[in-house]
Amino acid sequence: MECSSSEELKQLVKEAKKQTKFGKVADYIPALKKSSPHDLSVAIYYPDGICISAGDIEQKITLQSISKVLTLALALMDCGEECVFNKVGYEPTGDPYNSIIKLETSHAKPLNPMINAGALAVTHLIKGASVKERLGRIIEFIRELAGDKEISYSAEVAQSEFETSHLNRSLCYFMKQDGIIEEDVEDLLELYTKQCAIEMNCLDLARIGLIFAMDGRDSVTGKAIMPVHVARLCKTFMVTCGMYNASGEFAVRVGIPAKSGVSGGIMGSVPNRFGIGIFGPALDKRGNSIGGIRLLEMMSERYKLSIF
Ligand SMILES: NC(=O)CC[C@H](N)C(=O)O
Repeated sequence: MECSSSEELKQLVKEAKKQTKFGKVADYIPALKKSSPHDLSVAIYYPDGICISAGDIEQKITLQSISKVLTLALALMDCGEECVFNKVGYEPTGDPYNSIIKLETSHAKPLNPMINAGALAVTHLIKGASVKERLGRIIEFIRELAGDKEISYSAEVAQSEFETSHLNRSLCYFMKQDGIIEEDVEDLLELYTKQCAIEMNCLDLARIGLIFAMDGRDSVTGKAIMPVHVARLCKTFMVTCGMYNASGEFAVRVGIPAKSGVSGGIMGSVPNRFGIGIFGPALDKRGNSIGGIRLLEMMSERYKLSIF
């Protein structure tokens, strides 16, 4: 798929890049340390299949937390709303994405599917007879969303996270104690870390953003990839919890459904208009791409993107 470079986007990227010196690449997953902090790229994908971009949009990034929205959609299709919300709640937490505090203090289900505990509980629900089969189903679904049959996961990043996932292991054991997770913790962590390590470029990310923007429909082929209510539910969580504990400020300053990941990716969905894929690995204190957020602020102002 061709994505033509846009002068206007290039200017915005140049301006937003000034922020990258105030950010830091994630290092708690050792393999992510290799990214270059000053990279910043963006692709915008329109319903008629036209795509515009700025920066190196061919570069591959791992989805990390962006995968949480996609497994939520698949789990909703696999087992329905009642089954999913039996395991996770609907509410923002105000805590960092990897926080354990509310699991310990309330012994209840995780507050929402966009924090690590909630995403682990959702991944637990993905159907399949083995980790391999469940991962295969997640990857197939993501390939369909992105319209890219080549999508796979980075074994290096997955292994690097699996070996150092002490906190995520703790979240799982708390949830196993409380009956939220019933499978073997190592199996669940293997599936989750591989899901987080699924790789794609900004263009794929923008296309997936577009599918959500169009209520689950592939606007080029006309095919419904997920039911409207599933797309709507995912977009709502993107607005309320998609940028971790910075979601409120992001809603005020940008005002679109979006989901970020610690690799520096951001997927945005502007309802009925376009999908956005951003890659900028330098992160702010809450774990969001610092250049990416600045870029989205400028884009929102210039193109009147806020849904509010
Ligand atoms: N915020 C993120 O992108 C976190 C994802 C990462 N794989 C983790 O579980 O820690």
